[in-house]
Amino acid sequence: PAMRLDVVSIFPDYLAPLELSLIGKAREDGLLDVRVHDLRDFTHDRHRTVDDTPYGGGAGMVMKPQPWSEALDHVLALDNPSGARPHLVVPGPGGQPFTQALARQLALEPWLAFACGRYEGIDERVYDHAREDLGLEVSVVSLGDYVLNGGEVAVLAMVEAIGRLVPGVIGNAESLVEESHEDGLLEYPIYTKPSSWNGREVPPVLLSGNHGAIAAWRHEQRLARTAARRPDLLHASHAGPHGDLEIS
Ligand SMILES: CC(C)N1CCN(Cc2ccc(Cn3ccc4ccc(-c5n[nH]c(N)c5C#N)cc43)cc2)CC1
Repeated sequence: PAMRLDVVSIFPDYLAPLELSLIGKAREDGLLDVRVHDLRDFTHDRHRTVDDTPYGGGAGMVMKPQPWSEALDHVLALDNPSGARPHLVVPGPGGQPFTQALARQLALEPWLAFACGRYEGIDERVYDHAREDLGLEVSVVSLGDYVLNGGEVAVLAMVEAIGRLVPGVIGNAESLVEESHEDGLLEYPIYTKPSSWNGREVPPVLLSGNHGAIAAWRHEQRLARTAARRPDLLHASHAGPHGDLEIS
């Protein structure tokens, strides 16, 4: 059965890229069932109001609870005779880090719903309502320690990271194995034809056909790159037999 992904946003067109390329093909293949909903369809005033001023004062606007409540009801009712429940994922600057590990966990779920906030965020009672009245698991997740204007960009990234882990979405599953962040080291340098380009040669070991030497060279390169760019990812398990980090 396809994994179902619902996204609610005041900018549904922001999610149009999900119809393209990999995710688009997975949708055609019936592997992913992606539905985007416009939050403003769940407002009833002439101006289709989704926000208002914050109680207690402060800068900016807060997203009103009622439209979100109606949008969630709509998502839960749509094509859901069994009354199944999605895991509600809400991007937020203060969320738990979105990591490859979390992407792998979420890729195992049959149904994810994403709430894209804007302004200063969503009235807190929506989270309480979703957990306590709708019985949803709710996770607030952050892409990283930088500030975006809303959740849409985060959802595009999360849907891509999660979607590509769904069996069948990526053609050769092998390319999923040798990924950076899968075992904590960054990726090695990659090359393709021609072997000599612009006066620059491909490292000869890669043309040698000596697969042991190639694997050793690649591991060495991963350690060196990780030490240079992400020393925080290096820990004891990557040390060589002498307990040192084998970096030439
Ligand atoms: C007044 C003053 C003291 N406030 C102090 C706290 N600031 C926090 C604040 C900042 C921006 C936004 C804009 N925004 C609305 C919905 C939304 C969803 C995700 C993200 C988001 N940003 N960065 C990520 N990695 C994200 C993810 N995932 C941002 C979002 C919302 C909230 C806001 C200003």
